[in-house]
Amino acid sequence: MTVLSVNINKIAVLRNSRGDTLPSVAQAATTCLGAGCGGITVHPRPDLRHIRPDDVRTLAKLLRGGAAEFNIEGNPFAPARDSYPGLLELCAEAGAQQATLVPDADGQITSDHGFDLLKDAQRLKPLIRELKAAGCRVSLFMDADSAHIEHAAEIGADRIEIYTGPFAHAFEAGDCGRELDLCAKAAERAQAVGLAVNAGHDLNQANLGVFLRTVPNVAEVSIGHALIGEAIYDGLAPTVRKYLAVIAAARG
Ligand SMILES: CC(=O)[C@@H](O)[C@H](O)COP(=O)(O)O
Ligand SMILES: NCC(=O)COP(=O)(O)O
Repeated sequence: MTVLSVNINKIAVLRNSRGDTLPSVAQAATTCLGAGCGGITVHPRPDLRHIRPDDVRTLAKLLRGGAAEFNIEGNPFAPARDSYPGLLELCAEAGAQQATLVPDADGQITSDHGFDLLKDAQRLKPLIRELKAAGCRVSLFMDADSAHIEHAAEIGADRIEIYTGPFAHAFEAGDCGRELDLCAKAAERAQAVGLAVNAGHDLNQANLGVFLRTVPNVAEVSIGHALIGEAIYDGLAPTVRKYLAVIAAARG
């Protein structure tokens, strides 16, 4: 069954808007876990716009020893600075079960592309080795139409995460056949070389079902922006349960 990992970045956006402690990311994570999700995802960015290093530490304590997965996403090349220790150090300190490496630049509004492994493979290889030595499973954020998906296995990654933004936009426009096909082929190519397949970005209750019915054996979806937005109307726990129902229904 596909694991639902809830991305709680947006809880931190709301909290940071007042510079105070509420809403609490820990309480949001506890609520999502109580509703049955299989993991919590955060994407700490060096500009500290939402999840901060201290949130990662708090969530690490909350999740340590439990059954749920802690997935930390981010740019492994972003240098450490006073306020941000760097992705690798954060993942190791938090005992993250999964590190999802994403090639985004400082200040980028959100992630909008996967790795170009022709360019980045050799830089990534030692970082993947280091993360795995720290006990993290490593997933690489990849475009569905990447010609280099198989390289992810060659440089030691365990999984890829298919960047689903283009699929979600095509779904919204009413014509997602080509993008779905690209995602399904990307998954098949990854699985053929032993990589497990995650997916994420702009997935929502409307588009998730067709995605999971079409793309084979998706191990995990990480969903944040839409889920937290929908929770404004329906409540966080009921919204998580609705996603779990979509995932269960997609199994047929
Ligand atoms: C890799 C990915 O698709 C998500 O982590 C997304 O980037 C969420 O990050 P933001 O919440 O900062 O947009
Ligand atoms: N890896 C994708 C993720 O964590 C959430 O992306 P989004 O649902 O906030 O677009």
